Amino acid sequence: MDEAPSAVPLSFSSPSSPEIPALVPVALPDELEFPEDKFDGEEDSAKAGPNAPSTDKSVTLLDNEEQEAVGITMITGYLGSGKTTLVNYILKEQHGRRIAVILNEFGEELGIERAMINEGAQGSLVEEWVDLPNGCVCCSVKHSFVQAIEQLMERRERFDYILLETTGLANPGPVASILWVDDQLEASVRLDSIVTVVDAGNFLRQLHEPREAGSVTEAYLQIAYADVVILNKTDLVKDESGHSTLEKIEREIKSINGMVKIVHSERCRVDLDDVLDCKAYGIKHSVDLEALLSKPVDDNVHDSAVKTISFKLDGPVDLEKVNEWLGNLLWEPSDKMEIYRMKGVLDIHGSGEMHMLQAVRDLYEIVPTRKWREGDKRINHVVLIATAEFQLSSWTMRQFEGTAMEDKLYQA
Ligand SMILES: Nc1nc2c(ncn2[C@@H]2O[C@H](COP(=O)(O)OP(=O)(O)OP(=O)(O)O)[C@@H](O)[C@H]2O)c(=O)[nH]1
Repeated sequence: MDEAPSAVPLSFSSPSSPEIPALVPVALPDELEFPEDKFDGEEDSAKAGPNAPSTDKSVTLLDNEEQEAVGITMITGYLGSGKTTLVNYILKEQHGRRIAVILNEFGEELGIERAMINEGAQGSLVEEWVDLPNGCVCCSVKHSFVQAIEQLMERRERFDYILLETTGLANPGPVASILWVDDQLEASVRLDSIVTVVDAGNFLRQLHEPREAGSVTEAYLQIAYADVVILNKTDLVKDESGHSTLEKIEREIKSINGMVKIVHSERCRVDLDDVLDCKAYGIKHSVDLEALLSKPVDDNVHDSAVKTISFKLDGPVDLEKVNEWLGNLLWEPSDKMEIYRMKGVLDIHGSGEMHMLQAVRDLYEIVPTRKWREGDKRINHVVLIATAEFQLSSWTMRQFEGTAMEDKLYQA
């Protein structure tokens, strides 16, 4: 039986992505040397970037990067939900970090594209840098957050962490996928997590605002991409019906994004561990992922433009077939069907290690996490967040079944 490689290639981008230019694999400098012992031991972990070459070296390089890269928390949320309140709160709290804040007006996808493709690295679009008294720095950006981050990185020695506040009408998807994989940025920054602030008093109305048939509003997208939702302004729903309003909001959020963590707040006063250094995209997150996957996800959603689906498949799967399946699923979606986020664990045929799958839009990675232990139930379990048109019974699910080495049925 062939051994599967210990680090699988891991990520691909659709060559025909309409919004993100095709990405080139990250080159690995030959002269870099890495300690051998990095590869020993069960607890070894690595953040294989989406374009990482599939060599052991790359695993260590990226592991190094994870230690050195500056974490970015992206803050999204509908207009007036409390994003600035959250930023101000974080800046004032004692967290021992020097934080750089990027406030932006680049939310529109068009703005991002224009900045990346036509304007390149020319000219500064950063409006103004403000040095805050506590050592933090702050800037506001018109279009290109890539340039803003690059300029910010020139001041690298002055901060440890970046907060990126997006506009209330922004779809976080394009920015998230660029931060996750962009080869210019990958070496120095890493997307830590996406935090979405929700106004408890207005969320249900905002979510159900009329939309064009088949379209998905930003209110949905901001929940779909979130790793953490701050359910803010709970003081506004403190009347008799308030409790049930909060429960209803939580149910709606969970039905859209069954993987998200929800925390309640007034004036965004949250535990900072929920918003800084969460490593939601890192390999270490696999522990949380295992816990998450052990919980059932409620697929039973009515009248939601976006929903979470979970499915399982017994027995080892073939890595090549999984890649093929993901390619079909993420790069050739039907008109109506779109997948925003995907997480899962895989039992790859020929490998003694549990693998973690992550996807953001049309990009994905599969990385080994830890050795399977005795007593582990070796299973493939995938959770995805997609437009409501995505059906478990569709051909894509049958294809997923086809990735199994033996003919096994998935269990919903
Ligand atoms: N009652 C109440 N008001 C809040 C709370 N959090 C924030 N606010 C108020 O809500 C208003 C909007 O808050 P911001 O932090 O500016 O919201 P934002 O999301 O940055 O707004 P935009 O930038 O316009 O999208 C401000 O007047 C805040 O003081 C809260 O928990 N309760």
